[in-house]
Amino acid sequence: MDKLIEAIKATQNPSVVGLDPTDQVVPAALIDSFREEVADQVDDPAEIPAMQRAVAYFEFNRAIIDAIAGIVPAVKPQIAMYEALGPAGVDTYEMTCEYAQSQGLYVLGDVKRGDIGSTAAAYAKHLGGLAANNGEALDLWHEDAVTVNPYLGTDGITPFVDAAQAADKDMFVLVRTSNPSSKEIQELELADGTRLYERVADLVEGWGADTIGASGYSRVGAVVGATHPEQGKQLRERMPHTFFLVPGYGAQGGTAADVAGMFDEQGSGAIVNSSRGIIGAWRKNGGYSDGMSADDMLGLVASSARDAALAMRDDLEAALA
Ligand SMILES: O=c1ccn([C@@H]2O[C@H](COP(=O)(O)O)[C@@H](O)[C@H]2O)c(=O)[nH]1
Repeated sequence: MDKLIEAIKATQNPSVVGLDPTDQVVPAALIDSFREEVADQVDDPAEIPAMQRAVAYFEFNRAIIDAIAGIVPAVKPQIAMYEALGPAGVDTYEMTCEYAQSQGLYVLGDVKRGDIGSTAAAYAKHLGGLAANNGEALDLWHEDAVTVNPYLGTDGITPFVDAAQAADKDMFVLVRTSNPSSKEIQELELADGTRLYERVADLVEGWGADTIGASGYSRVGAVVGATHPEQGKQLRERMPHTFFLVPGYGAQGGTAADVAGMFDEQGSGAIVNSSRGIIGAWRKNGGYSDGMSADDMLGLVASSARDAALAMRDDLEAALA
């Protein structure tokens, strides 16, 4: 996690902007503005809706990345939003990751993978890349970290840890997720009174034990939702070498006060995500007006995202003071 922690120090901002483009947050008129351009390129007109979104989502992301680079350390593209568009969307995901890295941002790919060992080894190529003809690893996805589902246990995790170690990258394992139904499974009580998420937390500390860096944190981080402030605080003590990715701030109701206990005594140890709250902030600024050009719409999206990212930074800073 040392690279991420350095990036947080450089920006003085422990927050990550989620790049989750959907029809709810990307202006409809921006998507429409690419219709003619893509119509000339597709063989089958049925492909136009996916293609025009793939193009619009990339331009949307690029405008946001340009606006927030230098004030936030990281972005978290959510692959589901891109896969929803098929292969063109997956291209947009990869192009977004590559562009964000080129602008100096740490890229946390929210891919939530998990499977038996042999399949996990293939998923772990997200981090480790593919052996190229010259013997070097080809970085296909341009991610600095990915999210991983621990449900399959150690053999589903080890390939990611090995790939992260070899490629100097990181991973974040789901421990206590932010969604309302998460307690159905994660709070189940085990025979010794431990909750299931606490058992997963102990496993995560163990999985990272051989990868602790100069910062004192391992390459194996944990996802802990902002919507569980008390449990998050207890997990901070239980997992002294595990860096937290904290989603659920903003749109899901989590506040800066809720996440404060998930940081360590030095104000490190966690990074807080907001997706819709930042990339959809333009909707709160009056939206766009009829006849606005695509460039003006992107300008509105970008300046609103930047203002929202700065407000989030200040909100966290005040809560951590
Ligand atoms: O426990 C979890 C794990 C992942 N997420 C992801 O984070 C973002 C949150 O988006 P908001 O718009 O800020 O609510 C999204 O990509 C989720 O899939 C999470 O929310 N909770």
